[in-house]
Amino acid sequence: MMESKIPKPSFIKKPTGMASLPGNARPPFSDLLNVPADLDFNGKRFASPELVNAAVLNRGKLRRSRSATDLSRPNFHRPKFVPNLETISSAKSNLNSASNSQGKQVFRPTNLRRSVSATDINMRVPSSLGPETNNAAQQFKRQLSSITSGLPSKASKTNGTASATGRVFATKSVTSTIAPASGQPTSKKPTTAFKAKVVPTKTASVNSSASSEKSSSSSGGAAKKVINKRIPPYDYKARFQDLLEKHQVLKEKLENLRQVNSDLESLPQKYDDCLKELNKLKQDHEKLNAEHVSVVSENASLKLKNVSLSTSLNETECELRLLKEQYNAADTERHQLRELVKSLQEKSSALEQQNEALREDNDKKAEILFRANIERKDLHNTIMDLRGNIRVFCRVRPPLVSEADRLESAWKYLDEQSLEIGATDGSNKRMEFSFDHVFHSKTTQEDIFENVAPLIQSALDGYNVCIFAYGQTGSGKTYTMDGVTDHLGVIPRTVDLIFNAVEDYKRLGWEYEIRVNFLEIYNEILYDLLDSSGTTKELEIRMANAKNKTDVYVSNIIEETVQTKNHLRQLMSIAKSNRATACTAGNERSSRSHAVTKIQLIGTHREKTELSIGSINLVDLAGSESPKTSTRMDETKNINRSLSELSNVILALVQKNEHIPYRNSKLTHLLMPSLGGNSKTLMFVNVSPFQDCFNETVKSLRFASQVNACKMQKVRKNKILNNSSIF
Ligand SMILES: Nc1ncnc2c1ncn2[C@@H]1O[C@H](COP(=O)(O)OP(=O)(O)OP(=O)(O)O)[C@@H](O)[C@H]1O
Repeated sequence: MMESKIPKPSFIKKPTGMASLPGNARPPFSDLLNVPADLDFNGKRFASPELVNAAVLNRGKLRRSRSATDLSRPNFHRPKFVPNLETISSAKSNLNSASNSQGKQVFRPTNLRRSVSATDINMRVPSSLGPETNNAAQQFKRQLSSITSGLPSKASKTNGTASATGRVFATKSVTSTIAPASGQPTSKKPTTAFKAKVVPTKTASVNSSASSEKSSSSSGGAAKKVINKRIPPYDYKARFQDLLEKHQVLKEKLENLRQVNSDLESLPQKYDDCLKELNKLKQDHEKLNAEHVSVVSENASLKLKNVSLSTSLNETECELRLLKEQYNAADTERHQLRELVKSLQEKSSALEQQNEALREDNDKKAEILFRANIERKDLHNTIMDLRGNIRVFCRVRPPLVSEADRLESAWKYLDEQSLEIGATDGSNKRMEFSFDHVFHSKTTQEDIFENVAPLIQSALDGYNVCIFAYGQTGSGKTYTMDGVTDHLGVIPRTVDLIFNAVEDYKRLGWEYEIRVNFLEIYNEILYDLLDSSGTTKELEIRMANAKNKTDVYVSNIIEETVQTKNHLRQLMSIAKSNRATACTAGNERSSRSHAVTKIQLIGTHREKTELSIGSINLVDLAGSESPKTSTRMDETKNINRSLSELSNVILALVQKNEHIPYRNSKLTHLLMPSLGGNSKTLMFVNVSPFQDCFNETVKSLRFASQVNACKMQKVRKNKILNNSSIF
């Protein structure tokens, strides 16, 4: 229970009791201040201590004054304006009402102190909450501080006799804000910024006058003036006026206290608000902390990433620098190349003009060359014609190592076209023969073919050419025509020459088709040497057309078109393996048949619409053999007869007989186009060097010599000029 204690002026002496007051006089203080009835004065006078003795001493005066002035007056009453004084509600009732308004939450200094101690924390209000919140927090802090400074100790609370443990006095700071007694409006409104001071009741009563005086002295100048002035006890008017002033002061104090009380009542709510705000701030703080941690973590990762990005950036910059340098170099090179291309284009256009001129020149020269080639062919064939349509080459083979003990004839090579053979058997026979060419025993295959090649050229020019080897068995016919591995004969060299010449003729606009067939005449029967099936096909020699009685062909024979020399050599190898051979007295592997290799050359010049058809018959005749030494008489007879028929045909041609007995043998019938008419014939007469072959050798040389003397008609060329129907 708190009780309001209104300080009294120290100079007022309280009457000893109600009976002491005169007549209808009433106790002025209780009425004025509405002092509660339970207020116990304990019979003590509450006057200023310094005036106690004086009051006692002047008591008589007071009585006298009273009796002399107011008390003697019959209408002595309290001034009529007294009832107008406003009663001051007791602090008790105010506080009770405050307590009731708060319900269960009773304001207690102890609670306040605990609250203060609990909340007396240097709350740091985040700047983000704004200056208003900060100001409010600072103000609340100041209030708590002022309250705690005025809280009574526990001891004083327990020692207090009154229900209220202490009283609250306004301090200087409060009184300084009180309006002056004159009732003029204060420049400052009493605020919540006050200091509460709670003192024990007893000590407070003792020092009440002093405190009151201090309070009065610290209040406005008017109040101080009122308090300090000496009012005679009898001057009730002045005293009353003074009381009124004090009443006013007290009233203001009460208002201040009410204001303070109101502020205090709002403190729990503010406290709760602050707690809520504090919790909210704590939550925000925790969130911010969490965010701070995550931000720090993120910052660390970002720093790492930044470092790696910086590294890669540096690398990229280096690479970019390098690429820029490369680009600059490439750009420079590009400029140089562009200049080069420009100059090359200029040169190219100049060259194109030159090329155009050269092309025209080449065309002219090609035309000239074509004409020149034709002229060359004509000249070539003229020479060949001058040499004779049937030319005879004589070749003497050397003795083999195994034949070293055999006696040789005496050979004397007079010049390139004549030789002399002498018997070495003591008969002293000597004979001289002339041919188109004589090849001694040391003549190489190359030298032989060098003299054959012009005939092959004639075949490419559209002539029929026949080359055959005639001679005794073992005289070297096969060696001359086929040769051996390291010494190729006429046929393989002819193949090489044909394909090389075909390539050269392509440049002149000629395209050649090469067809081949291989035929064997054994015992007057025709065999296809490319037929390895074993079945016997009947081959017959037939006339090619009715107009030209000399053109023949063999029915049912396999004719291959070859594109390469290797293909042709393959076919030659097959034909050679299918040819019949046997051992004779003069040769271990004697050819017992006539082998005819026919190569047909069909040349076309599309631009000039020319066609050239030539053929080459390469014949390796069977070796003639003496019946005395023959072991296969029928075979030998057939061979010798066919060779004899060949001699008869050639001699008939030489003698220019009307009838040429071509059909007397398969061989002469087959070689009819090559022996007579439109053909160029080359006959090798091969002879053995030995004495025991002397007679057969002389026989062959005589026959060859007769052939060499044969002069045939001029050869016609198988060419068709400007025959567009062929193409
Ligand atoms: N000019 C030569 N140089 C070296 N050796 C040769 C020469 N001529 C032939 N010969 C060799 O003489 C042997 C007989 O030759 P080749 O077989 O060619 O005779 P041929 O006349 O074909 O016999 P045939 O008529 O019986 O078939 C062979 O071993 C051959 O190698």
